[in-house]
Amino acid sequence: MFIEPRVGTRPGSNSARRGWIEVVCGSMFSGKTEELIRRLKRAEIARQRVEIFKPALDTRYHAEDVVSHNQNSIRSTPVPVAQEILLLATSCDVVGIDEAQFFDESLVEVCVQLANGGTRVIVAGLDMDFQGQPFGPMPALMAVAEFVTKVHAICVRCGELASYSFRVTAAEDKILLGETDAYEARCRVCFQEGLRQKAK
Ligand SMILES: Nc1ncnc2c1ncn2[C@@H]1O[C@H](COP(=O)(O)OP(=O)(O)O)[C@@H](O)[C@H]1O
Ligand SMILES: Cc1cn([C@H]2C[C@H](O)[C@@H](COP(=O)(O)O)O2)c(=O)[nH]c1=O
Ligand SMILES: [Zn+2]
Repeated sequence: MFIEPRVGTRPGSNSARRGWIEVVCGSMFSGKTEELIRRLKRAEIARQRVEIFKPALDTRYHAEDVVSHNQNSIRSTPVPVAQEILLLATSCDVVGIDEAQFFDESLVEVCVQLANGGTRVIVAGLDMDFQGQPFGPMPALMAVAEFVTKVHAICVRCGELASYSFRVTAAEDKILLGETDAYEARCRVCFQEGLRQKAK
C-alpha cells in the first residue's frame, strides 16, 4: 500500500512547499482508478485542495466523474488537451489525472511544471496498449515521477497476475473505448496465446 510521504519535516530540510509526481500504472481492471480515488479522497480528508482531470474523450461511465469498474467515483473536470490542466489547477495542493495514456506528450511537461511549483501530482493510466506497446506519455511520466506503482489485475484465462489488456475484437485503432465487451485482463502467457490466435 502506498503511504503518503511526509516531506519538509526533517531538521535542515527546505521548508518550502514541495511537489512531486506519482504514477499508478497497469493493465485494464488492475485497480488504477480505485487507487487514484483512494489517494485523492485521503488528501480531501486532510483538507487539501484537490482537483481531478481526465481527457474529455473518455465518456465511458460518466461525462464528468472519474468512475472505477466497481462504481467508486469522484468528481472531475474533463479537458480536451493537457495544457488546460495548467490553467485550471492554479491554487490547489493535489492534482489527480486519470486515463493519462490518452493525452499527448505535453502532459509530461504539464506535470513537471505543477510539481516544480509545489503541487503533488497523481497520474493514473495504462502503461501498455492492446498490442503490448508503451502507451502515449506513460513511459516518460514514469521516468520523471518520484513514485511509480504498478498494479495488477487477475488474468481471466488462468488466474495469474495480469499485466496486459487483450482486445477481444478485431479493431486495430489504438483508441477504442470499452470494458469487458472489448478487453480482457491477461497474463503474459495468455496474452501471447491470444495474439497468436488472432494472427491465424
Ligand atoms: N480481471 C480482473 N482483475 C481484477 N479486478 C477486476 C477484474 N475484472 C473486473 N475487476 C474489477 O475491477 C476493479 C478495478 O477497477 P478500476 O480501479 O476501475 O481498474 P482500472 O482503472 O485499472 O481499469 C476491481 O476492484 C474489480 O472489482
Ligand atoms: C488497451 C487499450 C485500452 N483502451 C481504452 C479502453 C478503456 O476505455 C480505457 C482504459 O480504461 P481503464 O480505466 O484502464 O480500464 O482505454 C484503448 O483505447 N486502447 C487500448 O489499446
Ligand atoms: Zn493467464
